[in-house]
Amino acid sequence: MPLSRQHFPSNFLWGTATASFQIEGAAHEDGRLPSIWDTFCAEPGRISDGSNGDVACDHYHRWEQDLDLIQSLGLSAYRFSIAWPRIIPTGTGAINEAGLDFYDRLVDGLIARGIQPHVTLYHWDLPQTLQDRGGWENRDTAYAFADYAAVVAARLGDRVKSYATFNEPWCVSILSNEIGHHAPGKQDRKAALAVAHHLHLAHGLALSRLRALNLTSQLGIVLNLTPAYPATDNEADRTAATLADGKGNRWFLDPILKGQYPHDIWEHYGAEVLPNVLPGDLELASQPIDFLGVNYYSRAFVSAGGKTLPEGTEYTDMGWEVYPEGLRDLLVRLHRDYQLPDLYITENGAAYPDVVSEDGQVHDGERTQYLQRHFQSALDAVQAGVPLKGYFVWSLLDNFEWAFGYSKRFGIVHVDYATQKRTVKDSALWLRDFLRVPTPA
Ligand SMILES: N=[N+]=NCCCCNC(=O)[C@@H]1[C@H]2[C@H](O)[C@@H](O)[C@H](O)[C@@H](CO)[C@@H]12
Repeated sequence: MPLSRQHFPSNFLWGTATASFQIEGAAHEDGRLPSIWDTFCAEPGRISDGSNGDVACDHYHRWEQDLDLIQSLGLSAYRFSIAWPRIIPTGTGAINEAGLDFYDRLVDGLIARGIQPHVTLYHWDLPQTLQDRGGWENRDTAYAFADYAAVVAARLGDRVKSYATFNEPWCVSILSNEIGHHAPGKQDRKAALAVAHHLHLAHGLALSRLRALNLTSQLGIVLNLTPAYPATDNEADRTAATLADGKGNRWFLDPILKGQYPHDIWEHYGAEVLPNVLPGDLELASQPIDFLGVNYYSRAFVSAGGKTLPEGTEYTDMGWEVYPEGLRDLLVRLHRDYQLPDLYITENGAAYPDVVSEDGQVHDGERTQYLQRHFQSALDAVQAGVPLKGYFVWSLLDNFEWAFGYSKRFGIVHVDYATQKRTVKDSALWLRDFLRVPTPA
């Protein structure tokens, strides 16, 4: 029997996900002030197609149509992020009621359509005014985040099924401040590790504030995790893979789930770049969470000697290897190595060079294959006893793909940016059929 929703637990949650800066547009509307991504987009050469988030998918004005799309596909959950620059536009201080009103309407619109709202409080759009004061390198920003989180949760309350504090601390710290591909585009390891620590602190501070509201919502965090595989069994490759796993995964998992930084990586980094960890920080960061969101895209194939993947390896349009087995391996490893809360796959999906065909459809067969294979891997993990409770497809819409602008399409719904026309892709039609469980006779 082909893979069916019925192979999964009956209460397994199926959803889709987006993020504020990537879809909303309306960058200068209703009181929103610039984020670090507005600034980053304005710096020549930072975005491959020279684009920005001023319009994006115009979701700020088309949100009702987009929620109808989610409902039409039979998805029961929607993960989206709140733009801090709409809520407290200068980062601290005055609250912008119009910003809260937008998300209030959005949450009610989801509930009216029988779709569970799942909120990410921070998906990279830091108010620029805070960056002007050091951004996440400045410990004060962690406290500003907790204030912002409390304002959002006080308004949206437990209409929201889950609140994730952060999306992908690795991207916010390392990709953005050591590698430099994302805003603010620094290349400074000490800065990156200070950012990572302040995100861990901010997560803890916000958790305490949200817990105090006695919400029924689940509270957690979303980490992008990339399982590292040594190219060969030799010592150099295995050591390199352990280092990659430590820097990419355990540096973020361990503070949150174990209340400590991994000792091997702490030693590897060395005193000059290590963060200033104050007493109590890691106790705050490792408070119990109700769920861990895992964003999985691919594995890391690690070779100390420059060995590459074999001919015939499949890649997505991002150049990421298609490796569904890595999802199962990752989840089984998490289950083995950590005391886990409920797990959700909060992002999984693929970019392909989609076009609208003569027949007006988008025949994205590769994406359907990608999703089918990763659903199967998720099921393998469930059957291995992993407490996996749901899966969110990245992404509902083609959208602003950060440093790649609009040149990469991750949506299960195609967006024609010239007209804002949405076209449901074949992969979404497949997903709709996958979710349509025949009612028992
Ligand atoms: N060097 N290098 N890097 C590899 C970086 C992998 C981590 N990137 C992600 O996980 C991002 C996540 C994000 O939440 C979403 O906003 C993005 O649109 C998707 C697609 O890109 C994924």
